[in-house]
Amino acid sequence: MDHLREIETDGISNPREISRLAIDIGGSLIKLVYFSRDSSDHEDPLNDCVGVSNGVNGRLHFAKFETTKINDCLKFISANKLLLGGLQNQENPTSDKSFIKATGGGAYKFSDLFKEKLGISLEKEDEMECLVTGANFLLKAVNHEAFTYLNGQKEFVQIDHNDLYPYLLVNIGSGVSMVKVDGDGKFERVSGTSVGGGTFWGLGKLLTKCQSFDELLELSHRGNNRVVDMLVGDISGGMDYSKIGLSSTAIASSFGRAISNNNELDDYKPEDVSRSLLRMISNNIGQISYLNALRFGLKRIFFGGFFIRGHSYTMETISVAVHFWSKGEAKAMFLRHEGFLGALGAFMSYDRHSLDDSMINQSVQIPVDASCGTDTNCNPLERDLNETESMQCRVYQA
Ligand SMILES: Nc1ncnc2c1ncn2[C@@H]1O[C@H](COP(=O)(O)OP(=O)(O)OP(=O)(O)O)[C@@H](O)[C@H]1O
Ligand SMILES: CC(C)(CO)[C@@H](O)C(=O)NCCC(=O)O
Repeated sequence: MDHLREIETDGISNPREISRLAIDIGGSLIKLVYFSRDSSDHEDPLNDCVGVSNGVNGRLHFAKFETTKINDCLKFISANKLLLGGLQNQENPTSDKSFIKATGGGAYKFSDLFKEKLGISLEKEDEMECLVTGANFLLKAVNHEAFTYLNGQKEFVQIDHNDLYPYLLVNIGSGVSMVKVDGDGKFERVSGTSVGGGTFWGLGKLLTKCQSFDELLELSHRGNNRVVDMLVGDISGGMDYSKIGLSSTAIASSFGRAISNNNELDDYKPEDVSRSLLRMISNNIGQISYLNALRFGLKRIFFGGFFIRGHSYTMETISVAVHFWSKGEAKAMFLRHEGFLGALGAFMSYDRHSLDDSMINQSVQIPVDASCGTDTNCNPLERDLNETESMQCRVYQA
């Protein structure tokens, strides 16, 4: 299905209203962040030229595509005229139009394709730096960005700007990067693991024959991992291993039950397999994150990346792992714009400090819908927050 044929344009039909597109091309997903100027701003002659001290009001929009469908992304950029008009044109009509800020490995891999299809160069920005810039920006500028998730309860965390650093940023994309963040632009990638979102999606696809990531996640809701996982109690005949801190219901061996009989894959329900896989990967990431936090004495771990997808079981598993291993000392926190850290960082690299932190406030609106398009079964209000949101902001140009 060409799901981009009739994309809603959210009223953004005038190219003058769009400017500043940045892109993060990852192993699994492409993320776009772009700014659209409020139409009311046009009537204000003071705001009609860029560079005025009070900047330009507008909204930041978020969209994503599967990397394997990069042509849809190119069509989306072209159909919505994301490369035209707005701030860049007025300030510097020739040069700004010919490049966009880009990060992620795909910024290198697909550079020629963007040049060939859109006539545009990708100006590469460092991937880890973009992740950190995006995370710092969100944590400082956006209310209700970070939250904890334990026992089915989401609790927003008030971030004290003066007490944000140091923290561990764990970005769960296709693979996982763990970055110790000490300040704006001060960071070190301290660890990573190849067992990440790509592993869940790839292995899950092979094991369950699911056709989409959402289908695999949906399956996990209904599954029971105990059918597949070997519990401590399975080994010990129901006894706790209390001396070493393991209850009888703790997982002793993920997927370990599959060895105990002659079952084939077809004998297991895809939902049980999906749940076990999701738990195994989330738990493992939670544990490695905790160990790295311990290495550097960090108490706060922020998790980003699109693997999370605001999914309760994923967040609960990661939180429990961090809580369990740190004996309650370290805290797992999640971000509402989890998957857009890198793209936001690239966006901000046009002109550092171009977004006024204090001016950000959020209001939900029906989005420019990149992921649903003409799919009439798709209710935008049921999708996760980061796809149904754009945020009010003010952009400054140096
Ligand atoms: N609609 C989707 N299609 C495919 N994967 C999805 C989808 N939604 C969430 N995911 C999950 O998100 C992961 C990708 O997350 P993200 O976009 O943050 O990383 P990436 O930039 O593609 O990866 P990397 O940084 O490692 O190159 C996928 O591997 C998968 O687990
Ligand atoms: C290779 C990147 C950085 C690309 O985003 C990411 O997929 C990753 O961090 N992978 C984990 C690699 C490792 O540290 O083992």
